[in-house]
Amino acid sequence: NEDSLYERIGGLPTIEKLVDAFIKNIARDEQVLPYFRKSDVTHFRNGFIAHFCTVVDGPCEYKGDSMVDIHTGMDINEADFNRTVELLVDAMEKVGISYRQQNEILARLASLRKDIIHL
Ligand code: HEM
Repeated sequence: NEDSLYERIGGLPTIEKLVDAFIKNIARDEQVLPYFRKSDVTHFRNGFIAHFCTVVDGPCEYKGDSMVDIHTGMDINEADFNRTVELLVDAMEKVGISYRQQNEILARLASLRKDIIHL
């Protein structure tokens, strides 16, 4: 699909750069970083890339666990969720995703919020 959000943002190369910038942002953020203390960065990177790819209607298959299963037990609050989204927006900005496309992506991620916070 040539007109998919995936194609419009530049496909997998853009998503890989985006996730790398996102991971760097998390690594520098004292509010969100503690959640990732025990995480395998490579595993997170691969999973987040595949998942994000499906969110933007790309030709990827996310084989990881559901958003609910992954985030259950973390007890993520609104503030930490919002901060994480800010770190993702900053990464989108850094890789040149347009403001309009950012908004499309954020609308899609907003529907996942209930599967991630207060679990
Ligand atoms: C829209 C928001 C979010 C999305 C789309 C999302 C997506 C994902 C995905 C796809 C993975 C799994 C990667 C994999 O193992 O295959 C993951 C893991 C993880 N997420 Fe989220 N996440 C979101 C928000 C958050 C927030 C707000 C936090 C904490 C503040 C968080 C903390 C984590 C942690 C710690 C892991 C790694 C778990 C582990 O070590 O196995 N996530 N997330």
